[in-house]
Amino acid sequence: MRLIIREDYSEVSGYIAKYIKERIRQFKPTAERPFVLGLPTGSSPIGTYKALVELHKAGELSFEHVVTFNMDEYVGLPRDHPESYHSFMWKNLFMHVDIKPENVNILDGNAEDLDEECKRFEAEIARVGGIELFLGGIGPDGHIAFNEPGSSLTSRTRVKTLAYETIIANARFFDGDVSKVPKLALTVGVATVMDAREVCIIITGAHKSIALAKCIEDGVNHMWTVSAVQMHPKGLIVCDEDATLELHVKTVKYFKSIEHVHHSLIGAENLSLQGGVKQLRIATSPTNPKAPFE
Ligand SMILES: N[C@@H]1[C@@H](O)[C@H](O)[C@@H](COP(=O)(O)O)O[C@@H]1O
Repeated sequence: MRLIIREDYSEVSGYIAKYIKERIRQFKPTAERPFVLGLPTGSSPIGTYKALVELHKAGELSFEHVVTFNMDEYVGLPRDHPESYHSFMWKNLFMHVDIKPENVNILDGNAEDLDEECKRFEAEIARVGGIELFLGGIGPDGHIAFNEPGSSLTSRTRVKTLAYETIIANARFFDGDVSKVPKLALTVGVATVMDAREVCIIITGAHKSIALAKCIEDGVNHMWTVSAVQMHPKGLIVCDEDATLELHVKTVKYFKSIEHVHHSLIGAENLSLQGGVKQLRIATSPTNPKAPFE
């Protein structure tokens, strides 16, 4: 697993947007072989979506051959409700880029048969060949998508009852009124996320620092479902300084030094690190010219 630490939310957002852009560019997607991207909602990805829109407007990124799957959706909230995840995704990303509406996949929380809808979603992911990169956020209790504490780490897309903590956290989007927050959601499972060929998690803010520490320094645990990323062959967490508050200093220094050595190998020798890690100067190896962002 890699942990990338950036100063603040805005730097985290910029880093992830460039990372996604680079992945799509390297993949060279076509209509027959699209890039399949898993996406979250919440406040965590808004900055990333803004930066992706800017990259698109600058002509550096196209979504023409990108297929997306969203992580979750509330049950029973009208699709055009301002707080539905459908509305969120169109407002914050899709309407500003050249994605084809038929390439957008969002669970239907108003489907007649919710279990069938979840099965259909999993089948659709399989039909397009699986997800290349799953971007995710987490709740302060370490949940990924709506996989609340105690969710099976082998779970698949299904109907979930929301934890009271999540309902309270999400009340901010419903006039602060807990009674207006849907209590059920459709969500991809932990295994659905972990099946992606790459997983990238955004963790920002001091209120998520315990979850980050649990995810990185403790073992894989269903009470902190994001910790499943430890088992992923290509897991990446991008966090801000505030989110590192509960990590050991040694952990922070370790991951910063890894990133620095990596940048040295790819030639970015003058990269300055925050947090007082000593500058390491390692000659670029011409025999090991790793591509950026690998
Ligand atoms: N289902 C979503 C999650 O996918 C998201 O990660 C979480 C955190 O939201 P935020 O990014 O606003 O902190 O909120 C909800 O519970």
